[in-house]
Amino acid sequence: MNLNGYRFALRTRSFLEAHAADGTGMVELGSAPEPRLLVWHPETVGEIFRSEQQMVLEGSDTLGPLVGPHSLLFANGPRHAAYRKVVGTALRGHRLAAYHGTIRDAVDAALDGLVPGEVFCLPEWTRDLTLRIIGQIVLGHAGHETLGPFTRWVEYTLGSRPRTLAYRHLRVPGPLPSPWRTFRRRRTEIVHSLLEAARPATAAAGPSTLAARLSAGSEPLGPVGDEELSDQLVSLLFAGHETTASAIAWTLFWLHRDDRVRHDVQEELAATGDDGSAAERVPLLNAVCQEALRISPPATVAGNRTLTADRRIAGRPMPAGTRLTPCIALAHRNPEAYPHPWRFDPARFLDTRRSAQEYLPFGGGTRRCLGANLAMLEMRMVVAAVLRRHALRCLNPEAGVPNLRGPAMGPGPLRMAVGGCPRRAGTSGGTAAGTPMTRTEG
Ligand code: HEM
Repeated sequence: MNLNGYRFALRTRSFLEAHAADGTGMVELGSAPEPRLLVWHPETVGEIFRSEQQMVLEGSDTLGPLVGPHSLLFANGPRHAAYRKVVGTALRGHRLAAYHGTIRDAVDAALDGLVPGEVFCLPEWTRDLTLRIIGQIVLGHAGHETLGPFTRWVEYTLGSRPRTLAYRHLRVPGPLPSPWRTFRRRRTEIVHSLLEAARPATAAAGPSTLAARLSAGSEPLGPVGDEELSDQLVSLLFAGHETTASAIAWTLFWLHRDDRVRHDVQEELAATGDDGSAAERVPLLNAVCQEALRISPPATVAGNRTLTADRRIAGRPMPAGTRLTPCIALAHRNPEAYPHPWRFDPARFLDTRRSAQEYLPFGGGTRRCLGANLAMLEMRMVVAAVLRRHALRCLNPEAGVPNLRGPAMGPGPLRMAVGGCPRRAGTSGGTAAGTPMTRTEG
């Protein structure tokens, strides 16, 4: 790792801010013998996504120990392809309709719990909600006895930057107490309780849960042992709630800063009576979610790809072993693709299809997020339900700056006050659409 590599690892936000105007779209984070490049130039990102047969995905020091050595998030080759087939089929197309009821029930219950006058922490609320939804989809139930310890364990590991760094680097071997030992002990307990929770759900719920699909033993995956299964349960629960929670919190944050856009979305919802499940019936709400994912991408970077053979990328010769990391946050700040990139402007996504190399909140190529369609569905349905039911007022908008949680960026602890009827409330005191606003760090 070179100096840039250390800056990126330790001061990610200011590093990204400093490179936002760098037109080369590439910076070295490490040199020989371990070359590593952070890449955001659209053509180079596109080239990487198109060349993945000459790359393998690298594990991650931060997420690897959390999700386990067999995780589909870091699998390669035929095993990766098999996981994509089994999990991916359940998370796209008409099968997504099976989750509408799950999402609707979960958001209704969460909103029932908010009473006018109450103040709540938005990112915590969205994390709890999205974990319940993915708990239902993966395990067939969202019992607090299983998900409560899971969420506390993730919070213990990634809840603050110092804790993440401590768990990542202070791996004291042997019996001495350390964050690493605590982390390992808790992981063993969590994994045990997830397997216990998955077994009856698997038997009772038939092939409808992801746990059941994974343990069915059918091709192309074949039999999956307990250790491998538990890594997938942790991976899906983690990947399936953390980023979606940040995405929903960011969308609500931006909407509550922008009275005009919020009002227009409320008008759209009132006119259609829609719950947000069908993107084509709520084009503005869908564009709002897309723009929130652009301006505040929950995942700052896509996975690290390592070249398995020498090759030229962006006209430069690169040796085998070079690590290439597509940078989502910087790709989304490209002023040529997004004039005034710091401005929240959902109109950018109305009637415009963005290419996969300039808009990549879900990564791309053969590793593109398997839950992208589910995440967009959740975002629209949760935001629609919140806007219908409650007028929210943000008490500390200054907390709307990116906060690192592992490799993900969620907003800080935004406190929201629950108001009365949403259609009458002019709540936020925020900026109008299209006017410059406080620069939110990327
Ligand atoms: C707004 C919410 C989400 C965002 C921003 C997001 C983002 C990402 C990103 C950037 C990647 C890496 C892609 C790459 O390296 O090219 C990824 C992978 C993945 N995500 Fe998501 N994700 C979200 C929600 C979900 C949900 C709801 C699930 C449901 C289970 C999910 C499951 C996965 C899986 C399984 C992978 C690994 C794919 C592979 O390696 O083949 N994600 N996600």
